[in-house]
Amino acid sequence: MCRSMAELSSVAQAETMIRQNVGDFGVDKVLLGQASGRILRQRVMAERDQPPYDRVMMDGIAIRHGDVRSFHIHGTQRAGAPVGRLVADDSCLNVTTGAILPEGSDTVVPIERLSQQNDQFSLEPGYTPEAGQFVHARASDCRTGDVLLEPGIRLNAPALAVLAANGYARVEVARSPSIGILSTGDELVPVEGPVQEWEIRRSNEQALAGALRTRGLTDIHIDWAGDDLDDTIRALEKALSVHDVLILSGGVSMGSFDYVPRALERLGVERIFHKIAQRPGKPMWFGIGRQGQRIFALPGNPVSALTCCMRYVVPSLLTAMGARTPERFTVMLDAAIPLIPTLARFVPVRLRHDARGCACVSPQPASTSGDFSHLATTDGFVELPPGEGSASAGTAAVFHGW
Ligand SMILES: Nc1nc2c(c(=O)[nH]1)N[C@H]1C(S)=C(S)[C@@H](COP(=O)(O)OP(=O)(O)OC[C@H]3O[C@@H](n4cnc5c(N)ncnc54)[C@H](O)[C@@H]3O)O[C@H]1N2
Ligand code: MOO
Ligand SMILES: [Mg+2]
Repeated sequence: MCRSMAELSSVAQAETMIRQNVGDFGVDKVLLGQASGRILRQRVMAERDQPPYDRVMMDGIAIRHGDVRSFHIHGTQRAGAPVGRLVADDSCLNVTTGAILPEGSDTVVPIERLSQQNDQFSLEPGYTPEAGQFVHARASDCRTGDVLLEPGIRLNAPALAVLAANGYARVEVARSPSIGILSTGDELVPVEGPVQEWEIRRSNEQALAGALRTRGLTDIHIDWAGDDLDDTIRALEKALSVHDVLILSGGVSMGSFDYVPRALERLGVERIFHKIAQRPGKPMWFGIGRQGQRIFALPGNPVSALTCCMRYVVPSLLTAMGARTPERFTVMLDAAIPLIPTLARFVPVRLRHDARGCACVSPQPASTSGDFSHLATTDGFVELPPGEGSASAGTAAVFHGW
């Protein structure tokens, strides 16, 4: 049954219908050492003032700022030692970087600015310290209870430092959904092993799994089914029983062996939409399983599969994990791209910076949506709405990275 263009979902409609069905995969509590790259799911507050004390910033001496230029040294205030105190305005303590500023002092003089005779330190001629210099004042970075991290960020190195400094030995992060990637097609053979002239190696699943893993989605299981309805039903039934998300590739278009929609229907999966007014990726199918599983049935053509994965699957999974909506980058085209009156276009591009350092892109259109061999030399794709004529050079377009 050929559906009119009017019946196809637009890119925006497809995105909305997915978002309305995306749910939440829940929260795990993991050790700090396992949190890197995960999506934070709790607010992180300051356990104490930072710095927690007036922190000495240079190795040298601590003094009371005034007119005195020579100081009697009467001890050392080391980092990690309880606070000491100056005994007089013409006395000083040796201090190390990171130490608590001794009581009675307010200024630190670096060792490079001093000369020493026995137990006397003198300021070098012509040097006058500023009051309060080289002291990192207590609570000047943040105060106890301040919110330091908001849920939704991906835990990068600075965030891990903040967590550690504030005593978060365990962190609430988004649970990573269990994902089944399933490709269909008699022509598909494993990456390793013999390949006949009429066969091709399974590449989509590796590309799809790679796109997910680089974004912290690692609980992935790959499977395959031949062009047989019962095989497809069996493989899908098994996957539905164990995974939160299914990402299928192939078997969703017009072919008499394109069994995926029928098999999903037989398994009681609710179809949310089938076909989007876009190129590549028009035959994409999306539905929800009986237990709320999300099923993204992507077209088999490799450029289509990967483009649909980046445009719809990755953003929706990250949203379901509570990730702050990933930024959409707008870039400038450095060459015209023909538009399609009834379809949105996703065109592979290479990112570069123009003379002003602004991000711009050189279109690298794939000859067909099966031509993935050149995709590896691109950085992602731009999204262009349906339209007449071309999007000229200088047009701003949304960029999606691989
Ligand atoms: N009569 C029509 N034919 C087709 C239409 C149409 O509207 N009318 N749509 C075309 C478009 S657009 C696309 S996209 C493809 C998608 O078809 P399927 O989703 O059914 O994909 P398959 O037919 O199973 O495979 C398409 C193509 O991709 C290769 N493939 C599949 N899986 C993998 C994999 N895991 N790794 C590498 N390559 C894979 C497969 O060998 C085929 O060459 O339908 C058009 N046809
Ligand atoms: O929709 Mo297909 O992905 O253009 O070949
Ligand atoms: Mg097909």
